[in-house]
Amino acid sequence: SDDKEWDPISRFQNYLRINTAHPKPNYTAAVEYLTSFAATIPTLQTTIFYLTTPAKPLLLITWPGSDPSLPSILLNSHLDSVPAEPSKWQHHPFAAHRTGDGRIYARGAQDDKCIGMQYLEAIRELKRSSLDHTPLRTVHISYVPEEEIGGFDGMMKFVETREFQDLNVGFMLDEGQASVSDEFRVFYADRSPWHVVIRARGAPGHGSRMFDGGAVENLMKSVEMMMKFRETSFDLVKAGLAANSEVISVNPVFLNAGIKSNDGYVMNLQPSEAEAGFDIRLTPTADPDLMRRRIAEEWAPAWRNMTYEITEKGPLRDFKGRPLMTATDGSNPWWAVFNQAIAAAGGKLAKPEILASTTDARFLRQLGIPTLGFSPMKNTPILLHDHNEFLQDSVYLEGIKVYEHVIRLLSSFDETSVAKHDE
Ligand code: MET
Ligand SMILES: [Zn+2]
Ligand SMILES: [Zn+2]
Repeated sequence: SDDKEWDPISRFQNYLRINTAHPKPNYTAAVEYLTSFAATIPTLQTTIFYLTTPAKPLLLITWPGSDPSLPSILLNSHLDSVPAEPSKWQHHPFAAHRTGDGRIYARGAQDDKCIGMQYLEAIRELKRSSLDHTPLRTVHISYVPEEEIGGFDGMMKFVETREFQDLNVGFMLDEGQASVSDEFRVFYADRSPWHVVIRARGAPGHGSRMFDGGAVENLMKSVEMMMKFRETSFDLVKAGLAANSEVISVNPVFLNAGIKSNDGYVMNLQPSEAEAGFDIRLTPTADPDLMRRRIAEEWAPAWRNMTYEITEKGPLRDFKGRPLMTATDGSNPWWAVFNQAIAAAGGKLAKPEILASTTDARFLRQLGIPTLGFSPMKNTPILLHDHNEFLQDSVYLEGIKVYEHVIRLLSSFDETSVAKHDE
């Protein structure tokens, strides 16, 4: 009927127009939209899980394989996105406006509604093409809520369910990040976030008085040390000795002090409390105990009248105590298959990296399931969580082609026969 429904770009734009930004993500509309698109593709099955409340659904779409006894493939994306400030965008973040030169502007265009739709478009193409691919392994696509706020009511809970275990996932693909070069990027690990708030108390007093141990002074001493630590990390990056994602990052996100009255801060009163919040990202091999000691002893010492709160957003080690990293060598047969698929798609792959940010992949790596982060966006500026996030239409369409190869090869991978050939 409506021609627009049959155009992958329009379908992508319509998904982007569903506002799933925090703090009020409309998950229900997104799940309805994806479910109705999946229903147009023969043999796809959909299941909705309510892990916490009806307002936070998790959608699973399944393409059954011919040998259900083999471990399955899971393609993951999250439904939610971070907030956007419309007044600071050139185009409204939920209008999904496409410019004359093909840029599609929207919150979620890169992170990560692109891959969520591309998975489905690729499967649709695989089923339409003359090859009429039938997967050997079952392919699952998961659309999870709450990733941007830690995944606790999303993927973290899902992997704990019986239903997840029954999926028998052998390999997962999750989101990656855009590449500014001609090579696709792939990620074998994430950094892990800690949200750290430090609070200082101190003697209050008249704004005119100089004295030791005021709350803001106490806080600033800590902030200086933390910024010094940040500089040490960043200097390594600037000197080209480490990638951004290979060092521990410490970034201030809020500072709070002062007593307010009706017309602003009371200026002649030094406050008795002050606080600061930091986004800290630990590399997969960082020592968390060392970090905890540093915070307790140097950055928020009780003797300087300070307290702190560390919110660890997820695991740092798997159940065998190992860092959460997926092998990118011969020990991981999926790595070779993934490489073959990128080559078959005519793509080049950059050296595998640690992701600077964090994804739900950590919950699968914690279970020992090999997981790669991958979003097929090359020659694209990295705009996740930024104003004016956009994706070029041609890049989006090429990504569908890439996933056709990736899904075809992963789902037909017959590990036992490969092992036999190797003997
Ligand atoms: C707070 S868990 C991580 C959420 C988000 N993906 C980030 O990297 O910031
Ligand atoms: Zn994301
Ligand atoms: Zn994000």
